[in-house]
Amino acid sequence: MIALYNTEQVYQIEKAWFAQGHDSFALMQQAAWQCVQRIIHAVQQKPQTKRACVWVGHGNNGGDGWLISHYLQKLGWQVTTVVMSADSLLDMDDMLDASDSDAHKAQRIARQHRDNFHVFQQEARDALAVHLAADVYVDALFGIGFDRAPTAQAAHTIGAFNHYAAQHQALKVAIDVPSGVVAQTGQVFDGVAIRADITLCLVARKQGLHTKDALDYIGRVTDIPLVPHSDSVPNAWLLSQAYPFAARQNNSHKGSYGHVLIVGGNRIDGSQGMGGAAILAASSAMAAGAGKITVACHDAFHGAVLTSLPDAMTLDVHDTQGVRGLIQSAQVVAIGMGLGRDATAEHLFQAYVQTAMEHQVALIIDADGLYHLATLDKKAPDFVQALKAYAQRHSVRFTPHSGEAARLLHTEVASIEQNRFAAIRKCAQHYGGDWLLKGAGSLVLEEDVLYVCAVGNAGLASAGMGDVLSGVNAGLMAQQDLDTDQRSLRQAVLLHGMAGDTLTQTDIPATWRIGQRGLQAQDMPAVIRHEMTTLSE
Ligand SMILES: NC(=O)C1=CN([C@@H]2O[C@H](COP(=O)(O)OP(=O)(O)OC[C@H]3O[C@@H](n4cnc5c(N)ncnc54)[C@H](OP(=O)(O)O)[C@@H]3O)[C@@H](O)[C@H]2O)[C@@H](O)CC1
Ligand SMILES: Nc1ncnc2c1ncn2[C@@H]1O[C@H](COP(=O)(O)OP(=O)(O)O)[C@@H](O)[C@H]1O
Ligand SMILES: [K+]
Repeated sequence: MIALYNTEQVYQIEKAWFAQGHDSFALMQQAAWQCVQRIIHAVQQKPQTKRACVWVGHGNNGGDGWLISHYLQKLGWQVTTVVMSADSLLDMDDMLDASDSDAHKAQRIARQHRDNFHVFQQEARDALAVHLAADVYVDALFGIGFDRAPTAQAAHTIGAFNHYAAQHQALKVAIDVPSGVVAQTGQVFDGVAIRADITLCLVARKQGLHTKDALDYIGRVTDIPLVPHSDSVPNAWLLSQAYPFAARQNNSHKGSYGHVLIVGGNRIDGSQGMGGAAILAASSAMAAGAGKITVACHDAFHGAVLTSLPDAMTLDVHDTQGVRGLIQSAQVVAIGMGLGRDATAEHLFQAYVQTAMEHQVALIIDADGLYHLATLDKKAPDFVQALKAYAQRHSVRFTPHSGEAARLLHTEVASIEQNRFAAIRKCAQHYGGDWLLKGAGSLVLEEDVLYVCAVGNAGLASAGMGDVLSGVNAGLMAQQDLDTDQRSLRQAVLLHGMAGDTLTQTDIPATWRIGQRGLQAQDMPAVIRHEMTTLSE
């Protein structure tokens, strides 16, 4: 698994390296030289490619850029350097000063040898355009220091980079981080960021590169580690490889693989209802290998459940005595998918979670279950505290998307989106248990370890996909013969994402191939089963 670091950790790694007596400017030179090697490697299919346009900012990322310009020129490339702001330009008549920053040293070296640069000005873009023909565009505007919405000047420069790179069909190489992407969180403001083909990530892999907006900007990420840091504890891990499943024991029966109770699929006040949510969860739990499934849903949907999933048993979700009785014999209760948000549903939620706790049954709380949990956090804090205490000793998984997480933390969605890494930690601190914060580059917090999911795609952005994931979670958790990793939340997230990827890849058997547009939750269970088989081979 690739280790992911937050910005402070990256600065700490660098600091520790300098504290051992290593020179910071030497590190910048190393960084730039290795970036140049990767750029040359990237264009080796087209040996005539020798024109670069390097865009530099005023921090150390810009320093990398000045040195990249210099080294490429020394190697015989034709290089134009575009400076974001005249403010960062040095007076070259001044002598080299011992207190010069690394970025200034870099600029001096580049300009001493060949003063071929242009200052970007929004109003004079057309005049600049004639100098910008190049095969490779290098983005050294901002690195990990970029931490807020861009200034107008930064936004214009980023926009111009993307515009001219597209016009010249240039390869776009981002140094460290595509400028405009906040390395800490993956956030991009109003779509203003460099759309890189390649990101050359310096020192350590930044956690924000693999989640949220960043996914549309990073292109292919290559690490340039520069500094040994295997002893520093990362903030998160990049999840991409699921655990293989062991074969079942011959001498086993359905009871060996657990009984899952799906509680959801309700219908309120004669509305059309949400029976599909429970059906999707149930069929996914079955596909993930659960031994037995019961669906506690509104009785109006029992016919539909049995038609689409004859393997399942049904029960009226409003039959509290019946459902509570079943909870006692189940291994896992997944509650909330289409449960509804009215007062009755809230009462059912609290009663069933309470029963699960009394009988030490594993829990998955999703969708409307999370809605009620947020309400109860204010209304019945003792219940929420009891759940938190229960989650310390038993398996409880909470699986919100950003909207649900915002409600649980009594805040706005925008504040979750600003820093999903912080949000998932806050959720776990407040409610206990293991957490999944869904969305592009989903975050998983399991046993206090943070993961970023590298599989899955925008095809999963359709109704019912979360219900499928709850089903997979329940199915895995129910199987007592599996080990902890095989039953884990991250395994469920991986299987779900891998199935989405398989369905949308072009190099797979036509039987499975669908495409991102039009991918449906009901397409998933069969492919989840296929992924599990493939993993086991
Ligand atoms: N020796 C080393 O340490 C090594 C470092 N290395 C390289 O250094 C990079 C980190 O450098 P860095 O810390 O100087 O930050 P960087 O990203 O260049 O820019 C910061 C500037 O941008 C500004 N700014 C921020 N947000 C903004 C916004 N929204 N809109 C507009 N402006 C904004 C910010 O302003 P301020 O916050 O100061 O007001 C500041 O002036 C790292 O990614 C790697 O490439 C490598 O060479 C390896 C060795
Ligand atoms: N753009 C995306 N890239 C990767 N995964 C996604 C994307 N959009 C949604 N997903 C995944 O699809 C699932 C959707 O779940 P959810 O929002 O709960 O849907 P629903 O409530 O309709 O069932 C989550 O696992 C989420 O991470
Ligand atoms: K950059």
